[in-house]
Amino acid sequence: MRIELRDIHVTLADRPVLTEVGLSFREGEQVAILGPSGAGKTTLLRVIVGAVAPQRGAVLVDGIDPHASRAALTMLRRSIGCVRQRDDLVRGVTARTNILASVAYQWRLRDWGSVLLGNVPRRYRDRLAEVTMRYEIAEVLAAPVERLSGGQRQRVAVARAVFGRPRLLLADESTSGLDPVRATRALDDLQYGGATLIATTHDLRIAQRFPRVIALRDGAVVFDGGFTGPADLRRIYGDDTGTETVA
Ligand SMILES: Nc1ncnc2c1ncn2[C@@H]1O[C@H](COP(=O)(O)OP(=O)(O)OP(=O)(O)O)[C@@H](O)[C@H]1O
Repeated sequence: MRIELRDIHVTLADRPVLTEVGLSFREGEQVAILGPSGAGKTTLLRVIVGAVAPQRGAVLVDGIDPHASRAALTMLRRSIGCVRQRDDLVRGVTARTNILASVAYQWRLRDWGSVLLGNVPRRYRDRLAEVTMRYEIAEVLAAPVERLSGGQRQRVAVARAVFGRPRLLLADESTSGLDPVRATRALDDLQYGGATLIATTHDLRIAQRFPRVIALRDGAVVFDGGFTGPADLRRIYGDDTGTETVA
């Protein structure tokens, strides 16, 4: 999915949160967003997904303004998968139902019945088998998500985000709290599949695995390019260098 952000300004509770943000993302591009806490990373994702409307500027996702109408927003969101730091899986239902529910907008009446009875509608069986294998979640599919470990929940959250083959994946600190091996694995899972991927992170090892890194500071873009390592840090974090990052 192509994304154009032109001269975006966002003010929340009378405070400027994003200022003059102009960025474009190509179809299939994979980009990490770095920056100190409060820099505006999550807000940037929320602007793209149509959850925060900028006071100034233009947002175009595949040529469509997500803020133009409810219909435009609904259509775009069907092509977008999201993974958040604290997963928002629905407690009390199984991992399988959580994954299937990501495409509930496509369900027919009999699909609702089938899922409510704990079955998998026939037309989703192959895809479910595919993501189950890819994300190694076979043993947890039938379990209510509150019984899963953090790493298992993370894998289910990624499987849910990719299940409907979204063309855009937005990952908000989706690897924080995972051990390095699991974080790398979760990132591989997100990068696999060719969707445009925009991932916020505080972890430099994660950022270094992206060909393009954008850094925000106080709501403005202060870095956009290939990340080479510690030399770029001061520009991104200023005097905060090292306080929140993993060297
Ligand atoms: N709904 C809101 N109302 C008022 N202020 C908000 C709101 N959402 C975010 N902010 C403020 O906007 C600023 C940027 O927040 P944002 O969550 O985008 O930062 P971030 O870079 O993602 O931070 P972190 O790395 O800690 O998640 C912060 O100062 C935050 O307090």
